[in-house]
Amino acid sequence: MLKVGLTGGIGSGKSAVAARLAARGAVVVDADRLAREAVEPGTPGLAAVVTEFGPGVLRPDGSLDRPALGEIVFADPERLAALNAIVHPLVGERSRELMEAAPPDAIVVYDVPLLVENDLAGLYDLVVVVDVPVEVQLRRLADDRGMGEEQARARIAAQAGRERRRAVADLVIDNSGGLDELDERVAAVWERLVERAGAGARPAG
Ligand SMILES: CC(C)(COP(=O)(O)OP(=O)(O)OC[C@H]1O[C@@H](n2cnc3c(N)ncnc32)[C@H](O)[C@@H]1O)[C@@H](O)C(=O)NCCC(=O)NCCS
Ligand SMILES: Nc1ncnc2c1ncn2[C@@H]1O[C@H](COP(=O)(O)OP(=O)(O)OP(=O)(O)O)[C@@H](O)[C@H]1O
Repeated sequence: MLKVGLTGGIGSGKSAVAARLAARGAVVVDADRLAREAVEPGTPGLAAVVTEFGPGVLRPDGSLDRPALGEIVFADPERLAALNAIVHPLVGERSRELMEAAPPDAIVVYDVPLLVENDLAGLYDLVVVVDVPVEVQLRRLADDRGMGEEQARARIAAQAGRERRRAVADLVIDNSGGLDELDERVAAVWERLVERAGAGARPAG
């Protein structure tokens, strides 16, 4: 099995890259999705969030009011650290379970927004970083997700900068161009991953 960590800032294009790698045969594990599952109604994760942040972060139907919690935590590093302390161990646990369940010859791509921030590079055989300038992050978050500039900048400020991320990268995908360019870049990265998986599978000596 080849374990690939995929990371990048918010709106850099990690999901776009992960979808293209999945289409070529990678097994993709999405940490954002695991984080959402960890706080679904009825979970111990959601109960812990309510204990920490109060019932004001729940919608009338008992599910988490994600925009409301986002407003709180991205305005205050201490509150964000408290949320991370609840959610990140649950994501780590689930992620290890999925890693163990993957077929032995799989190329498993972990889409992990906070790989650098949480010092997780050592868990993977290879780290791929999706890189774009902050202005491109802001533009795509505004155009595609309707996220205001202030909100987007608060999240970017809660994440590592480009340099720190690039410092742990084995491969960097520049996603400042169009989607056609991204297709080509991901195809080239996939070839490298297949090569690397083949090399890893060869018996030593
Ligand atoms: C605060 C929450 C409820 C806001 O939910 P919302 O639906 O608006 O955002 P979503 O979860 O889809 O995240 C979107 C992006 O925000 C950024 N982001 C999310 N959490 C964090 C964080 N703790 N620190 C820095 N950036 C973050 C990431 O780039 C992520 O891809 C949610 O992000 C959350 O529970 N965060 C804590 C868990 C976490 O760290 N998840 C991300 C990786 S495991
Ligand atoms: N090369 C590109 N050209 C134009 N739009 C793009 C490109 N790459 C990604 N996008 C768009 O930008 C937005 C952000 O991309 P994506 O969701 O893949 O980022 P992400 O890194 O997964 O974000 P998050 O950290 O929030 O999970 C999406 O709407 C996506 O379709």
